[in-house]
Amino acid sequence: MAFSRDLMGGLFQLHRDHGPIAALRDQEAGQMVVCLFDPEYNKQVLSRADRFQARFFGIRGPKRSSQRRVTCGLLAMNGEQHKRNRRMVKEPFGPKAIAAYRPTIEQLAREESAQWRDGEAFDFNQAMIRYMLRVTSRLLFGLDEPTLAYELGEQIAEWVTLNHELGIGALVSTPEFHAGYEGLLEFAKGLESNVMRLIRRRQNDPDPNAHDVLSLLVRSHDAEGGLADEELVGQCCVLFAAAHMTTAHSFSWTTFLLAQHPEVMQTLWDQIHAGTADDPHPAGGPSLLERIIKEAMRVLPASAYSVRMNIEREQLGPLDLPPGTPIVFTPLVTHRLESSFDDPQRFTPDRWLTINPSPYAYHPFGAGPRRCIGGPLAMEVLRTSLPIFLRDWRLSVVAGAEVTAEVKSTMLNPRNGVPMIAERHTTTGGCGGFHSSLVTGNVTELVDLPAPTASPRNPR
Ligand code: HEM
Repeated sequence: MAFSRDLMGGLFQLHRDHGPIAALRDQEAGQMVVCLFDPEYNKQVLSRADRFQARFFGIRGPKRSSQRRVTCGLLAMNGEQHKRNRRMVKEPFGPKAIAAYRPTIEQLAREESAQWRDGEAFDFNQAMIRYMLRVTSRLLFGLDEPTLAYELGEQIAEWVTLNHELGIGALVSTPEFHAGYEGLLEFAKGLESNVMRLIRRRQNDPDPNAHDVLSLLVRSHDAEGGLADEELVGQCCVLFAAAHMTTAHSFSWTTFLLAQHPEVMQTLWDQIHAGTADDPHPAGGPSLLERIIKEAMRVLPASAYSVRMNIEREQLGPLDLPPGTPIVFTPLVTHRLESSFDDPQRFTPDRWLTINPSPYAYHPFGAGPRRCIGGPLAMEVLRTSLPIFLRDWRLSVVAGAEVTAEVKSTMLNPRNGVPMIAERHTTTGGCGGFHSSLVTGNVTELVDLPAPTASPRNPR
């Protein structure tokens, strides 16, 4: 019970008490749950999608229900169906498609930062949730029809929230579950019919030049034909759900860590002004911006854990696993192993100049054949937007703010948001006037933050 109330604390505790692999027994369900913390165990499980299947964390709903169809996306598939769908969904996330999204991302980032008010405190996490709603809707459903895309995006975001409110993660469901279940099934009917309407428009009036994700999926064919309607609906909804909040939280954690490390922020700001910040692969290793994003995803990974289930009896280290055992892997703990990362609680972007950990030791986007298909897109959104946000605005954390990370559903979420102040830069070049602030909350236990460089003050 204590574990389900505080998943993050529970995972850290299990690792402290038991080391690289631990088993929990759920007394009520009589089931064992296994937690992996070590890169070698991660590799044994994540590299073998044929033996360890994904376990979808959302609510599937009854067979033949709308809820079942809107969840019929990659995350919920296994075996041959997963392999084929993964091939069919690949194109919108390839380098060519991603390059084409860039002007839209730039435009939306400029629109977002134009909404900020000089000197006002605001919840940066809420701002990023709003921003990612717009970005995800546009890229997924309509580079050409923004209003329609936003309406659909809002509906999917609400559906995702309903799923989360029912308390569903891969491991924990709350007693309130049944109360909201019928409402969710009803909501899914409306959602399915709206997504289907947009799919029909793309099918009946195809625009060969349209390159939003949905248009690419509708055009996608292999020897067996195209994706079935049910697969198209499910892919759209699940892609949206997988992209929206994970990227919003990644923005929030990255910006929080940057704001609390003024020297890193200053160097990045200098590069932004010199126009050299967003080249991902300059000579001499990853750019500072790339290193910052990677390091933020190491220290505070937006995806806190995922689950696999073994099809047959398996031996994992000392444990004999009956078929169907839930197996948890978690970057939250694995990213903090001293065997892989020196001084793991410190935010040190420059470590990425000299380290190259295995994909099973550093896995913010998962690893193996089910690695996040949208990872390169998420990186592009972060890498394109951050310089636009930071060029004109000095972002600092509100002094005295409580910043608390909690695992909600499967994500690492800032429970009370990330209170920040945006101030317009009035200086050109030279000193950006950055300072870190005194913060409270459990984030101070998760990261060794440098001492504040500004005395507490109230927002203007
Ligand atoms: C910073 C943002 C993101 C993070 C941290 C993230 C994290 C992850 C992780 C950890 C997995 C693996 C889950 C597992 O193995 O069980 C995953 C899978 C997936 N992600 Fe992401 N993701 C992000 C953004 C996106 C975006 C932008 C999209 C699409 C637009 C996306 C779509 C998917 C899909 C479809 C899968 C399932 C892949 C499969 O099962 O084959 N994600 N993501």
